[in-house]
Amino acid sequence: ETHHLHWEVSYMFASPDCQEKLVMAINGQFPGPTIHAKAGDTVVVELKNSLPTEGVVIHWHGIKQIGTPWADGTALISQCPIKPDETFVYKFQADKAGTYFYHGHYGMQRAAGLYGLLIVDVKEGEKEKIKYDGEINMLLSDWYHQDIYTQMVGLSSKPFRWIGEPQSLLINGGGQFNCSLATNQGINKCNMENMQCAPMVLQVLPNKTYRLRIISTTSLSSLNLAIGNHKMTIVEADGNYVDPFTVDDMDIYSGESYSALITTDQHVSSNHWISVGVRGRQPKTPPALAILSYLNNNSQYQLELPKATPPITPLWNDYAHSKSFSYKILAAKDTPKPPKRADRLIQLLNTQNKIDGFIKWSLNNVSMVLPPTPYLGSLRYSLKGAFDQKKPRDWFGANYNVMKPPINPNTTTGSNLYEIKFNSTVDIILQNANALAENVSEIHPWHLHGHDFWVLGYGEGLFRKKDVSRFNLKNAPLRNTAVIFPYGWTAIRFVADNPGVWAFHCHIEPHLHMGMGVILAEGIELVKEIPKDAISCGKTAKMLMNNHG
Ligand SMILES: O=C1O[C@H]([C@@H](O)CO)C(O)=C1O
Repeated sequence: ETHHLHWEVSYMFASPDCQEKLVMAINGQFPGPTIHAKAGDTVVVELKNSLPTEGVVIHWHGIKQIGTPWADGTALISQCPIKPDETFVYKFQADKAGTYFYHGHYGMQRAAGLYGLLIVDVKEGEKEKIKYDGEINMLLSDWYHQDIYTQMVGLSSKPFRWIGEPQSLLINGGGQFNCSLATNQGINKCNMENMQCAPMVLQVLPNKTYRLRIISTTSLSSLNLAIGNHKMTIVEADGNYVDPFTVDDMDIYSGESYSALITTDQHVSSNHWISVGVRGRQPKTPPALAILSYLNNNSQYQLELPKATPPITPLWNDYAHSKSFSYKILAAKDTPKPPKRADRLIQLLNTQNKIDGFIKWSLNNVSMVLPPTPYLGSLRYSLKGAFDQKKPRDWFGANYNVMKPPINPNTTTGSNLYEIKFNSTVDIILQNANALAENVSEIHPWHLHGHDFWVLGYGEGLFRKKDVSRFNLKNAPLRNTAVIFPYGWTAIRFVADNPGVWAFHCHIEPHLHMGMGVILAEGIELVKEIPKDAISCGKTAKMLMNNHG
C-alpha cells in the first residue's frame, strides 16, 4: 500500500502550555499529523515549505531508508534544505513494524515544534506478537518560550548563553506552564477552565490491556514516566521487540521510543495520574501530567482530578535508578544476534571544549560542522573541495583523564566524516568524560541514522580493550538510540550494509548544534541516481547546471 500525503510546513501562533508563541506546524497542526502505515508500505510525503524565509527538512526517525538515502531528511548531509515555497517529495518504505516519529533536522527546528508520530503496524496478514486490546500514544517533548533563533544565536555567542531548562513538558503537544494540577505541588493551581491546558485524558476500559507507545522528542530533557497504581511491562524499544520486563516507572531519553503494556486492573470507575518528570539535570520544570480515566458504570469517563498525589519522579541524579532501567533492556528471543567480532573499533571521546572562548562539544577533539554541499551528493559524484578532507581519528589517545575537566580544552572544527567499508562490522565506544566545569558529566543519548545497532554493554570510567570480553553477544538489544551515562561508556555494534551517508549524533538539540556528532559514509558507489531536488544546492547544483548547460 502507498500512503500519499500532502504536507505544508508553516509557522502559526499556538499556546501549547497556555503561553502563546510561534510554533512550527504541519497543515496547521501541532504536533504534526500521525502517519499510520504497515510494514512494507510506501510512504510518500510531498512536503511544501511555507516558512517565510528559511529552509526545512524532515527526518523519519528509525526508518532505515534502504535504497533511499536521499530521503533521510538531514539538511546538508542527505539533502539540500527545501527552500521557501518549494516542495520536496519524500518517498520511502516503512521497513519494519514499530513506534517511530519524524522531526525537523535543520538548525534547531525540532525544538520549534516540527515533529509528529509515525506508527508502523505489522505486515498485512501477519499477526502482532504482542497481545493487547487498545493503543494509546504519548509523544513527549519539552517546551521553551524563547524562540529557536534566540537559542541558536545564544549558543554560538561569546559569552555563551545556555538555553537553560525548558519552561514546560508537553504530552501530545499540551502541557501546563508555571502551575500544577497536582495537589501536592508548591506552585499555583492550574486553571482547569482553559481547555487547551487541561491535562490530556486517556480513556480506558476496565480489565483490558493497553499498548502505550511512548516517544521522546525533547530538545534537552531526559524524562521519567510513571502511572499511579499501574505497572508497565516494556515490550518494544525503538521498533524492536525486547524481552518483556515490568517496572513501576521508566526512563526515556530524547530520540527513544518504547511500548509499555498496562493492565487496567483498578476499580472500574477510577482515575489515575500519569506523571512525566525531568532526569539527569537539576529540574526547574514542573512535571507533565495526564489522567488515565476508566469508563465507569454509567458509561462515562471520570473527568475529575485523581485523588491520590501523582507519582514522583526519582531524584534527578539517581543514576543508579536510570542504569538499572537501561540494563534491563535485552533483546526478545527472535532478535538477530550481532556478528561475533567487529572489523573496526572506533572510540569516540565526548568532550565539552572551547574555540576562542566559544563553547563546543567535540568527538576526539573535533567539533562537527556541516558543509554547504550535502555529503550524499558530493561523495556520490566525487566533487573536489566540497568539505574539509581531514580524516577524523578512531581513537583519542591513552592519556586522557575522563574524570577531570580537559587539561587543554581547545578544540577545532571539522567534518568528522568517517568512511566505513561497505558490509563491514563496526564497534563504536561512546566514551563520556567530565565537561568543562569540575564534577559535571552529563547524559547524552546518541542516535544513529540508517541502521539499528546492538547495544553490547555499558561501563564506568574509561573503556579498556579488555572490556571487549564483557560484551553481550547473547541477547544484546537492537536500538537506534543509546544513552551514555555520566563518566561512563556505551558500546554499540552495527553492520555497514546500507549505502548512504548517515549522521550519528547526540540527540540533544543544543548539543548537536554545538558540534556533537559524526558522519558515517558507506557503500557510496552503490547509491543509485539521487533525485535532483535533493542536490540542487552548492557544488552539486553547479554540477547539474554544467551537465545540462
Ligand atoms: O552544553 C551545555 O552547556 C551548559 C553548561 O555546561 C555550560 O553553561 C550545559 O548545561 C550543557 O549541557
